[in-house]
Amino acid sequence: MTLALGTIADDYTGASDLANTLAKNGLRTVQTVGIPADDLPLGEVDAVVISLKIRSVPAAEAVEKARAADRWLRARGADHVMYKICSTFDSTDEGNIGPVLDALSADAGATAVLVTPAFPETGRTVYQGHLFVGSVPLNESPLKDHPLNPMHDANLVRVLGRQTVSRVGLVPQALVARGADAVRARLAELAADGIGGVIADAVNESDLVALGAAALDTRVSVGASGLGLGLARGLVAAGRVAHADASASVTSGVGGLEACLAGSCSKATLEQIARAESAMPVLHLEAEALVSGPAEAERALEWAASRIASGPVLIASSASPAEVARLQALHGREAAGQAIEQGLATIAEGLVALGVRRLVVAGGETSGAVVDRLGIPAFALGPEIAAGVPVLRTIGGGHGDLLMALKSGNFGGVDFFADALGLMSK
Ligand SMILES: Nc1ncnc2c1ncn2[C@@H]1O[C@H](COP(=O)(O)OP(=O)(O)O)[C@@H](O)[C@H]1O
Ligand SMILES: O=C(O)[C@@H](O)C(=O)COP(=O)(O)O
Repeated sequence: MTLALGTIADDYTGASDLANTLAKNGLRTVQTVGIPADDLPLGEVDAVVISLKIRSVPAAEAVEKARAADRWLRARGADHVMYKICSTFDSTDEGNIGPVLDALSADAGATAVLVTPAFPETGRTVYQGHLFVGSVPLNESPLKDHPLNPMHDANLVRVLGRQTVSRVGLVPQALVARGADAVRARLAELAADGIGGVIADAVNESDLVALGAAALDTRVSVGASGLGLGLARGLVAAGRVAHADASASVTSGVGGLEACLAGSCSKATLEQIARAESAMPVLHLEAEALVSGPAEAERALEWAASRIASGPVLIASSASPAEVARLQALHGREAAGQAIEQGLATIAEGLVALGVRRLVVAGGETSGAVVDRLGIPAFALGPEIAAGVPVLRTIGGGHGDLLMALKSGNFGGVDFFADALGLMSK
């Protein structure tokens, strides 16, 4: 395997979002969970997305895991490695975007690393270094209430500056609009000035195409799916890969029962759960009980066992910002989050034991816990359910083939759960 592009994602939903974008834009793509074993059959691919679960772990751990993934990708021919972060720049002042950027650029001998979380298809745009979510700045968006990394500053030059040892620059949209050569020239100037990370504005697809083409001349970039689009288009345009069409056969022949799990507390997920109430039985978990011991997960599995043969069910821990804050005050932010993730992972394991083969999971950290517990090593890409969310089919693992969707909290239309199951044909 010789890779045209290597990518490392800081969570598993983000990885499937990026893999979806790369596949949609012509790259044969596979998503692995961590660094794959040598004997895992990944097939001939142009791009590998290595999913890590490092968005909310201590910076030193994130750096170590990202560097190991980077070494694996470069040993397989990847000249350029993109670090996939959230399109809402989810991170804290301690990291992990800055520390990983510093480490990957040091390893690659890179300077002036291009950074953009823009993903206009989902309403994420960057202008004058400020990130907008739809029509509002990041700090006025629902991300101000995120359970793990509430975002209170939309100025990404400032946010990244607090996380990195290097100085941070900006490539404004007026310059990006002049095209890839203008961006290349600006990056060279910033590199000569000793700038380490460069926030790049992008408000539309042509900006991303220019940024992607310019980034391909460098060794490292940092961004969300929008940058992935630019990189994929750049590789195809340069003739470095042949444009491939995504396989239509990924979803066929899996069969089995269907279920949905939600640990995301985002506004979009809360609306999707409310809508699902009219389409399938929904169990709202007692979050405090889930944190306190195994009984709540057992109750959920008994509830599911008595209903699931008749059709899909949805089990959710998701709660409003006020309820989340109450639980966190009792147990601490990280402890509460991790305990709930593990409770949901236990439920996922039980659902698969009941015969579930089509499983939709809402929430990035939640998806990471579920995928890890199920021991899934990699995914092939299926059709897109909503912007940033594909159907995935497991490669390897001990459960036979499963179809899954890993939904980033903020993504998907209001009918997301029904839409996802609708695309997971028997
Ligand atoms: N009722 C709840 N109270 C507190 N935290 C919760 C609750 N339900 C879920 N969580 C936690 O909130 C976090 C949601 O993060 P994540 O799964 O990444 O969703 P998103 O994709 O929306 O960011 C997880 O750590 C999850 O365990
Ligand atoms: O880039 C994005 O917005 C997503 O791919 C993503 O990473 C979202 O994070 P979660 O909502 O935590 O899954």
